[in-house]
Amino acid sequence: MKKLIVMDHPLVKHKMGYLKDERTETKQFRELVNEISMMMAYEATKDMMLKEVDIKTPLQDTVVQQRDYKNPVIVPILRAGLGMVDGMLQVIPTAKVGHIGLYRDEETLEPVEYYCKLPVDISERELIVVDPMLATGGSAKAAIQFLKDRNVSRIKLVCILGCPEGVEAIHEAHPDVDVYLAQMDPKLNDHGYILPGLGDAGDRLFGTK
Ligand SMILES: O=P(O)(O)OC[C@H]1O[C@H](OP(=O)(O)OP(=O)(O)O)[C@H](O)[C@@H]1O
Ligand SMILES: O=c1cc[nH]c(=O)[nH]1
Ligand SMILES: [Mg+2]
Repeated sequence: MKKLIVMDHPLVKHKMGYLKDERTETKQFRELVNEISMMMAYEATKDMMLKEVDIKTPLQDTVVQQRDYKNPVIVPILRAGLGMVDGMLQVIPTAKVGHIGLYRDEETLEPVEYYCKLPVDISERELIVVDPMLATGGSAKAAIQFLKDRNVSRIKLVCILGCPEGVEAIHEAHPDVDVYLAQMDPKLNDHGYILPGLGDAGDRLFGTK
């Protein structure tokens, strides 16, 4: 319960340095988000359940291990979460993808929902919610509640950059959800932006500012 995993890999730290640098342009920013997401998918699937299966190699019978449950579902929180989907799919290519559209109201910082499309049998699968930023935690908290209201019980949250306030908000509201971060920054500013941070992840991914 209340699990936080912050990645401790030199390649992730190296890539985070470039991701945060204001000189990094859209193309490279996207590539970095993709690469970091691949590494996070590897970390977030380490506890995946396996079952033993009998097969024949060209030489003899043997027992191999295969995944025990239905394919997981990757759930990006639009827009910025979209940037993490391809990297996750490179590691879990058979995963399904469900979308939740939320944006953070700039005045109130409260999440506003505008889109949702999920696999029909979502309650039978493990869900990996992805969003590059965990700031106040309001967006991820709302997305997770939205999924729990649809009878989903196995949820992980995978964000690239987080801060203590965001982690605390998720741990308090959803203690059963393991939180994975590539990196933790020290704090939020008065406008709910992570410091030092990387700015607005959606704008940097899509070149909208
Ligand atoms: O933890 P919070 O305080 O809720 O902030 C984090 C949210 O803010 C960003 O999305 P944004 O609202 O900018 O929407 P966008 O992805 O469309 O840019 C980010 O991608 C998260 O979803
Ligand atoms: O620092 C932040 C906080 C919320 N959303 C972002 O994109 N960046
Ligand atoms: Mg944004």
